[in-house]
Amino acid sequence: MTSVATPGLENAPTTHARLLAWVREMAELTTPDRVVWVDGSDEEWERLTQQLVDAGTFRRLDAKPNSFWCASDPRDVARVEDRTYICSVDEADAGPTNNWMDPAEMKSVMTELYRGCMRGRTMYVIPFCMGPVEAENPMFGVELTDSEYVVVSMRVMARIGSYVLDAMGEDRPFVPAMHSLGAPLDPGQADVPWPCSDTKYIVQFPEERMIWSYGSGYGGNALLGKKCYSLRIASVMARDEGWLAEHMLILKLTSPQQKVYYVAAAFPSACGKTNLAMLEPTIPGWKVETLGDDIAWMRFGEDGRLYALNPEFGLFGVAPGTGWDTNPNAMRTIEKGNSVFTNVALTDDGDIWWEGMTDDAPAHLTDWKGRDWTPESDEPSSHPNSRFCTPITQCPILAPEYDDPKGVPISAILFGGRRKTTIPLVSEARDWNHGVFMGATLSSETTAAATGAVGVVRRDPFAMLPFIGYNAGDYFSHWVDTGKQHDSTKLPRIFYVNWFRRDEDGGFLWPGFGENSRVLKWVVERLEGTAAAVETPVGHVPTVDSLDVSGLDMTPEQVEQALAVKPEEWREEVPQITEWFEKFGDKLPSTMWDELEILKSRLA
Ligand SMILES: Nc1nc2c(ncn2[C@@H]2O[C@H](COP(=O)(O)OP(=O)(O)OP(=O)(O)O)[C@@H](O)[C@H]2O)c(=O)[nH]1
Ligand SMILES: O=C([O-])CC(=O)C(=O)O
Ligand SMILES: [Mn+2]
Repeated sequence: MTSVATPGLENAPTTHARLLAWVREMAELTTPDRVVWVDGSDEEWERLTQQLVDAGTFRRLDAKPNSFWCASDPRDVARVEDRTYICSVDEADAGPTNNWMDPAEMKSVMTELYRGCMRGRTMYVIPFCMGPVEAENPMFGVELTDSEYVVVSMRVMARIGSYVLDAMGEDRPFVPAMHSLGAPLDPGQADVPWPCSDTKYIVQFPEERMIWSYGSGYGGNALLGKKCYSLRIASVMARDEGWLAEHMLILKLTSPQQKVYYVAAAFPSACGKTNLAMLEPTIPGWKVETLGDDIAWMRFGEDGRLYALNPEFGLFGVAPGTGWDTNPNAMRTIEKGNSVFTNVALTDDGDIWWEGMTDDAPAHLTDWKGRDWTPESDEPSSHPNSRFCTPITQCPILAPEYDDPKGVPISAILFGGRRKTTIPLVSEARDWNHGVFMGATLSSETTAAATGAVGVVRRDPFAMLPFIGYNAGDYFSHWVDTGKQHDSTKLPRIFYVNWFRRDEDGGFLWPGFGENSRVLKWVVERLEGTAAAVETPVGHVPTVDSLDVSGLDMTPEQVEQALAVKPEEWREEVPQITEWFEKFGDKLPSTMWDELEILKSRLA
């Protein structure tokens, strides 16, 4: 241990004893050149973004105010699920869907990785709060990081800085979230634009409510308030305290009669949450406003209804496919600037571009790997998991109640995935337990949001497969119990949607995007008791007449295909669901086996 004081370690702007002790311990372990307490100010943003420009990590955009282009190391572009661990004390608590290592063993492995890992760099202390600081029990965290990119991105994605640190007082609880790129610099050693390590660990210690991340600078691995805290750690808190932490968007829907409904929806990564959250309805009189696009924390109110809150403060959205035709509100949000664009292409006039932004590609671009690109190039200009990082307050359709600590009462929950076959455009669960079954058996094709093969169908329960911080069987029980413990007439109704079904030629059967408002309309009419449905083996599906397809360029046969429940396709699902459920042994709530029996008998 060095006797020379690390600059910034003394005279910290807080008297929070546990925080001070932890920062000191981690600084002594990782030996940064200095410690900087992040205040969240504009001056700090200016300084850090300029530093990133000078380091060659950022390019300042000419065409958008206060915005930056950034390219990562091509080996560090997505969440690394195979390097993500739930280190519960008991292995059984991590369950069959998570990687596990004994917490003491993991700590000793990572302590050796962390030893000296910030040499030549700055350790930033980022006080943050997930959800409003004004909440009754504000959900504090503190991230330590040696990445300026992380500091800048956290300022967009979460509430951070001095006012959060002040609100933490001298003893409020917080989640310690430790992050390092794992790329120390020796004296005189030149830095690279995107430092990271080949060794990566994304680790949650659920009992301690603590996060340790190493080796990656990519959003979902490094912005620890997001998936690590707000889903993996928060799901454990939610289990213990009787609430729900979910991978869900939150939207406000106003009908032509000016009735307001709040809807939450869980789709796996890169399966349409941001798009639905910002939807521009194509049917007259309907209005959508945004509350959240990725994460919902849901607690029961005194009136017995389930209230949802978005703990985040920014959007970390999939860039490709986001365009004026598909998601104009996202385009309007980023036009205002104050954004970081990672792994997209750069235009010759200092703007950004990606596949799907406009119908025609520019004649020349610099691609995400820094190479010349033309429409004739073999590879796409942007990585399929390239992202925009933008303040949610810039969203032109942000609902005014987005930061109400109380949240908004949810009327309907949608589950959905990306399936070429089998899953109809929309179906409604018969009751809560059937809805839990839909969530527990949710399946989707894998996407570029995680490393590994793309397009492989896998079970992604509640769109939470990579994010449940404990045994998924216990998580299903938590959902079943939630239904049992609350007034069933006040619970949200549950629906299952699929925007991604294909026809024989491989084209999408349903136009999607703004046209999804037609499905939301049917959902509301179900809540109101006015829309007709046919009962199928998998739930209530719209009659061809009850779904508003007026003005849509679809034949009645195409609508029928989109809504079809084909018993032969579902019979193929049954053994897959059986195999999936068997993984959980006696942790699987028996109601799930009951639901599977109901499905089987209805298919027979
Ligand atoms: N065909 C079709 N594609 C869609 C639809 N909605 C979204 N997409 C595409 O799916 C991709 C991912 O959409 P997002 O809305 O960013 O997905 P997300 O669930 O927010 O993703 P994460 O941020 O990874 O959690 C984009 O390329 C979209 O253009 C739809 O209704 N139909
Ligand atoms: O976490 C991330 O990196 C981005 C995201 O929203 C997801 O993958 O679901
Ligand atoms: Mn997500």
